[in-house]
Amino acid sequence: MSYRFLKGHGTENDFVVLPDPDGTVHGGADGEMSAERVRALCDRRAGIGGDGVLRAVRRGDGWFMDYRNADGSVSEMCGNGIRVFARYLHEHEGEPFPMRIQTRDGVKVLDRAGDELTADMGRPQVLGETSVSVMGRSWPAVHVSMGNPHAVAFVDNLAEAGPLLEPPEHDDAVYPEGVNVEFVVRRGEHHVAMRVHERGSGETRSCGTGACAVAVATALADGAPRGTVYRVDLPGGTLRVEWTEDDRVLMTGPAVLVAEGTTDL
Ligand SMILES: N[C@H](CCC[C@H](N)C(=O)O)C(=O)O
Repeated sequence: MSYRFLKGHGTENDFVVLPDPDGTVHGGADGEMSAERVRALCDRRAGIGGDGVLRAVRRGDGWFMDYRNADGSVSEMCGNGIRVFARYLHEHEGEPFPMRIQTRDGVKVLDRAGDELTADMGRPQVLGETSVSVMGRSWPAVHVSMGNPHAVAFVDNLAEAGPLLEPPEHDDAVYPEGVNVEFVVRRGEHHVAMRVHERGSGETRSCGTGACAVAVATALADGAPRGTVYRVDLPGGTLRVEWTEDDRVLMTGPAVLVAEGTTDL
């Protein structure tokens, strides 16, 4: 059976958008998308290709964002994804801004910011110190949750992280469900650059929740006052992140829809 999809990205973190308002197109017997279908859709050779899938399901008088990583695993939240999801809802479902979107990590509010979008990502949780390792080299890391788990490691040079073809080693006791690992270098005042190995997707060109975790960890390290806006450069583009005085994280960046079509995958 053919069904409609769209393709979009936020700073080159790319996603397959699946309109499924009644939850009937992609929900199996349990109403859930199969991991096998997600993997097929995200396959960059035999499928459409993507770092994840954003399934749009109506829930009550709003929309639920069912996010899956490219390996089919579920994540609580996706920062670049929710901007792309909001762009889809605005342009194809007539949803006005500001809009409220339901996610596994609660309701998020998205609004326009010029040509870009700002997502209120809610309260960060700073959960202590841990460490990560790559090819026998270890770094201290800050454990930050943005609804999903992150380990933020400050390095002198992003190349130190190596090819990032495998997940960095981490403490399974701290991250029983796996972890997104960010490597960060400073570029100037309130300006950092990062790479990320994403749980369930591998190294991606960008990670929105990762950029938020990085900005929180950097603001703490800097002793920066709340309300400071950090510029976060990623391989796929730039995001701006503010940890506000009322302890919320606002992330601003682009969201682009590049194609739509039908598939039998
Ligand atoms: N791989 C992440 C989810 C996607 C995060 C990233 N794409 C973002 O923009 O936040 C996880 O398993 O928690």
